[in-house]
Amino acid sequence: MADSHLQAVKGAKVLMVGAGGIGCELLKTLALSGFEDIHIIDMDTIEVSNLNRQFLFRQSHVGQSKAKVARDAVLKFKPHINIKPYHANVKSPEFNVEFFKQFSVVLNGLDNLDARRHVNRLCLAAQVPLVESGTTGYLGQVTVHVKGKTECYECQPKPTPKSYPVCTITSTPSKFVHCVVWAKDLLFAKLFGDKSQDNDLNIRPSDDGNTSKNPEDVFERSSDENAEKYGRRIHDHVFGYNIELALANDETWKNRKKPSPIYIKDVLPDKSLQRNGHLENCTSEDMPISTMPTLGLKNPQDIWSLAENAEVFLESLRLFIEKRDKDIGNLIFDKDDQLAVEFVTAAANIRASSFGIPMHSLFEAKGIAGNIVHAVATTNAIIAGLIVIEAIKILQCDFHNCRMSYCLEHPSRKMLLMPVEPFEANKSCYVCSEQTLLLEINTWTTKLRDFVEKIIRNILGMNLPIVMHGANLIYEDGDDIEEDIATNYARNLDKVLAELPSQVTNGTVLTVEDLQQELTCNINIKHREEFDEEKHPDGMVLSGWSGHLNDNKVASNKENDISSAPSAAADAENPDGPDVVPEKPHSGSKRKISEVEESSDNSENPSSKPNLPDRENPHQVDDSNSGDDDDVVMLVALPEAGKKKRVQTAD
Ligand SMILES: Nc1ncnc2c1ncn2[C@@H]1O[C@H](COP(=O)(O)OP(=O)(O)OP(=O)(O)O)[C@@H](O)[C@H]1O
Ligand SMILES: [Zn+2]
Repeated sequence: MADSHLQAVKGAKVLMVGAGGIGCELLKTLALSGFEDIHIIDMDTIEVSNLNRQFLFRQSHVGQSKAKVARDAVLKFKPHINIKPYHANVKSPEFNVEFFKQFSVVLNGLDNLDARRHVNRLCLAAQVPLVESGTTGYLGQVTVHVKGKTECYECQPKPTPKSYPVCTITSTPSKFVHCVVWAKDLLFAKLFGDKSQDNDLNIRPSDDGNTSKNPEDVFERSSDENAEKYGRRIHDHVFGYNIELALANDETWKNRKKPSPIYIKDVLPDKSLQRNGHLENCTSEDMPISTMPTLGLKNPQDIWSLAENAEVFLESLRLFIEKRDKDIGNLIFDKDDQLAVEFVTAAANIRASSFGIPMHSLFEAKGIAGNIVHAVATTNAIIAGLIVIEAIKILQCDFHNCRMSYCLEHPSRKMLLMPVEPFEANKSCYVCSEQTLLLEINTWTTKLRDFVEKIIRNILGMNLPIVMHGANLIYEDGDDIEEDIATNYARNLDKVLAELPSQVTNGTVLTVEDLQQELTCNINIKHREEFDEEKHPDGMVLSGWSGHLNDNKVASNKENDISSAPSAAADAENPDGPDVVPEKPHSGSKRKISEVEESSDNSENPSSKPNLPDRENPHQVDDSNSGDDDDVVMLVALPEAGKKKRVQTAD
């Protein structure tokens, strides 16, 4: 290492946020590159599932703080450096601007959008450069954000989640993923989720001429119906009767292969379930409730036969009713819920079989339903290396040579690692530029609570907000607020905007501030009476910036969640979020592309972004081998069937 590198590295004090897949690699690389003062924030404890790639952790560490164990592991081979761990959420108030100011550079190894946005704001306020990163399987990226020199992390819109037309899911699936979405977001939600939610599995009376039953009751279990009888009825209803109904519509099948109805009597001719396993020997208190041992199904990578799927379907339904009765009515699909995964796999496979789509194993179905892209340790290692390279350039004030780097799955222009010059800041970014936002809202019907939750927290990503109308404080969040003031704010939350003590009406300019993030923004209020219910179900439209497009609907998902996150863990998920109308991103601003572009054979459009993965979404890389939409799916909008409307999916 050159002397100047060594000097820069030795004198630096760095903050790492996240000690997971990328973070473990990063800490090791920092230590081996000569960094001597490293602080680590991670709020998590170690789980067994981390051990395959978070190599600083061992079985004996399960349950302990990631930050602390990572420190101890690295001190074993670099005993004389300073590593300070914080087992805490980076959003806690102790990590304020003053705290951030002590660092020369901040390095993110996070897995969700919410935390990434928060760190971005603190870095801007503290004027500390940020190196941001993410990986998804073989894909990864490292971006550099330096106030006044490059764009900030929030300058560019985040990708809109993938979507499928509702009718593809409800009526004309052509891929296994469509069947998984149907099983998870329609059938599972109908049987086990919140009954008050809209669901396209409802059969409208006009479709339902053959039965005297109220169609709303089809999924209700009558008191004289045991779990197995109920399961058989539901099976025949959704895989038999509903398919026959659909077949009656000739138009639909003119240019499509017709599905075949599947009835349980044809698949499982003898009435009783074949239980091949030995339940007594296979289950214990701490084992998850599962159909597989009972049915003698051992390998999650096997593809079950149609009969086995029918058995799993009936048995999982029975186990939910008999063993998890209390959960029914509140369940949301969770990829870590074994019984839920078994039910969804079986239902998706039976539907797939009906539509002539190849069936899949539980392992594969779980990956699709749970939005899982399996982490690749090598990608994390490459990304960590690139983070350190960029950090060293920053520390040497060699900003000119800083690059955003993309790690591709297949060579593009013979390169697997693609460098791109950082972009300039987006002048309409409300986070790093002063940009007044416009909010169209019905001030006579919308409560302050909805404004605070849906706009300020979910869309603007503020953590401890204050809302002001001129000099009047309307709302404030924080622990140290006096009781009578807090009561007053609580009262305000339940008032509609126009009836607040300081009325918010057409033309009002509200100032919203987050003291922790040191971020202020002005919002111009425009009263609007009518909203298109389908387009803007929340009755709010925010415009004037090019930030996160519906990021609330992006399912985040661990380290692969480059953008988001939705999850994410279901972090910033907000199925009720209002709509955001982005401005044309970066209008007028110059976007640079690297020298790589010049030598490429695709130089006809030098002013646009090179054909790279979207910086937030490496799935979008120019990769002829990548599947189109077979990865990730989540249905959040369930409009009336029949109408063509996009079903949101997560990426
Ligand atoms: N707000 C936050 N404050 C502190 N640490 C955070 C915050 N959000 C996420 N992290 C940490 O970022 C790390 C991201 O690591 P990674 O993507 O490998 O996820 P993981 O949770 O370890 O893996 P998996 O999701 O696959 O189990 C995690 O260790 C997580 O605890
Ligand atoms: Zn910005």
